[in-house]
Amino acid sequence: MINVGVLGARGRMGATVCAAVEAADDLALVAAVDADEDRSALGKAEVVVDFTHPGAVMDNLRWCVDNGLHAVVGTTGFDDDRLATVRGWLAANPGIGVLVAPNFGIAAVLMMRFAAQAARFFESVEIVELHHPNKADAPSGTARRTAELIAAARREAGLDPAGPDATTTALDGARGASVDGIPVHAVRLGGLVAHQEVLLGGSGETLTIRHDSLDRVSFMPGVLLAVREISARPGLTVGLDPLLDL
Ligand SMILES: NC(=O)C1=CN([C@@H]2O[C@H](COP(=O)(O)OP(=O)(O)OC[C@H]3O[C@@H](n4cnc5c(N)ncnc54)[C@H](O)[C@@H]3O)[C@@H](O)[C@H]2O)C=CC1
Ligand SMILES: O=C(O)C1=N[C@H](C(=O)O)C[C@H](O)C1
Repeated sequence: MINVGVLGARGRMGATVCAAVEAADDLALVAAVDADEDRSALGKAEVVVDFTHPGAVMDNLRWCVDNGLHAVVGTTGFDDDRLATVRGWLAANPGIGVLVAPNFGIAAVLMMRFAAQAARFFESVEIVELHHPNKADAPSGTARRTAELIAAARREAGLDPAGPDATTTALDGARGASVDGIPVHAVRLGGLVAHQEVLLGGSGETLTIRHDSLDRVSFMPGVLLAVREISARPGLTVGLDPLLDL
């Protein structure tokens, strides 16, 4: 039995994680903590899951590492600087495992992998991410990570990450944001959960790779896999890919 604590327990994701942990025979929910509540209840946990806010997650994570707790983090906002900071904390606390994943959906992980594989075969690539209007940040963590993977694959193939573009922008934002040279467009629309299209275009043909999370339960197999494996993975793991043997 693994004792699990959840941070952000009353949020959309946190509540779904609490239900998934309670439904699993090999996991016990020992603490469910939200904003302005005492984190000390998490001391009974072996693994803490964080789905809070980009502005709160670093303080939470520091607290977990300092208290010898493994952490599975879905909260967005992790750039290279933040990841380096977490690596520093973990170097001083060997034996503790932290997994940070921008997306726990298995299909989303595959979408990112397929997009990176396809990226070197097309002259143009753009990303459109579409989410519910209560989302905290833009662009999504998934879109950022996808753009980074695509840009790395294109650089390795000797291609300019940015495709050809003769457009003069008359209005700021009309061509989206640039992440590592890849245009990323963010849509916020009632009725949506979490969706992304990677558009690739070349000589007389296009390829669209689309992923849809239609319900937050889509993230739960990935979260529970990480909870079960994190104690055997000291140090920092980024993304779910290593746990899926991709
Ligand atoms: N990696 C993944 O697969 C996914 C990541 N996310 C990310 O998870 C985060 C949360 O998303 P939602 O659940 O939709 O947001 P939400 O706003 O519904 O829930 C966040 C919860 O965290 C609580 N909170 C804020 N600060 C806190 C603190 N310091 N300690 C404890 N609780 C705190 C809030 O009160 C709220 O209940 C976002 O960054 C989102 O992008 C969301 C879905 C999937
Ligand atoms: O806030 C969300 O909802 C989501 N956030 C993550 C992200 O920013 O990529 C994962 C998923 O897209 C849902």
